[in-house]
Amino acid sequence: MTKLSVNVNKIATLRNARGGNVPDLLKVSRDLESFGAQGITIHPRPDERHIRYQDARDLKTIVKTEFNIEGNPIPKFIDLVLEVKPEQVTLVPDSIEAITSNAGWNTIKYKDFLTDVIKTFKQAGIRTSIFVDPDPKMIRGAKEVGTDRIELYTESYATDYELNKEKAIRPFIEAAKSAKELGLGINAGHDLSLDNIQYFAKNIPNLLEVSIGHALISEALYLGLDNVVNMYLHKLK
Ligand SMILES: CC(=O)[C@@H](O)[C@H](O)COP(=O)(O)O
Ligand SMILES: NCC(=O)COP(=O)(O)O
Repeated sequence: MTKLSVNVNKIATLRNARGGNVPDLLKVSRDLESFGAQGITIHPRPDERHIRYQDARDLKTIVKTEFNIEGNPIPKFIDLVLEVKPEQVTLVPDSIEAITSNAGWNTIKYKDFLTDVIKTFKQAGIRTSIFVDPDPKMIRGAKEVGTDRIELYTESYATDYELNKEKAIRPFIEAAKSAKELGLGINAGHDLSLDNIQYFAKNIPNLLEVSIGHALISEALYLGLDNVVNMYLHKLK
């Protein structure tokens, strides 16, 4: 079964809007796990506009499932991850001004850089994943840099799903086949939702984990966090 890791960035966004501790990120994360979430994901950005670096340290003390930290491996991110030692680190090539993640790695251009960073994390006992587009060339490049897993960047799937789901999933099926042949584990994320998750998981049989934040928290406004987590778990069965 594919694991559901809930991305709690949006809880931190809401908390930061008033400067206090409402909603309480640690309580929400604990509750998400008690509702059935199998992981907690955060993506601290350099401007700390939602998750703060201190949140990563605090979450490490309470997350009982799998803790996944995503981000661009700038020096202060690398230091944070090595200090916190989550179960998994996901490397994402975001630029500072980007509103959200908007591209996968060019694993060929950044081969030497990624190889070094991945080696550092693996030596510290942290599983590595890198965010990539569903492009076989980039996936072969991912194998070369030594990562344990890839995270397929699913924005194009989510957008195209509305128009033609068979066409939307096609590159991801090919990408998953390449990754499997190369022995890479497969995660996926970005803009996955209650509408599009089941079709994705059914067509990518070796999908190990999805990380979902924006849609899940938005859906929870209407349905409640407990219901929403369990609806995802049902669709991922
Ligand atoms: C890596 C990825 O796909 C992102 O979805 C990310 O983790 C979300 O980040 P924001 O919450 O900052 O948009
Ligand atoms: N890795 C993707 C993630 O953590 C959440 O992305 P989104 O659901 O907020 O788009």
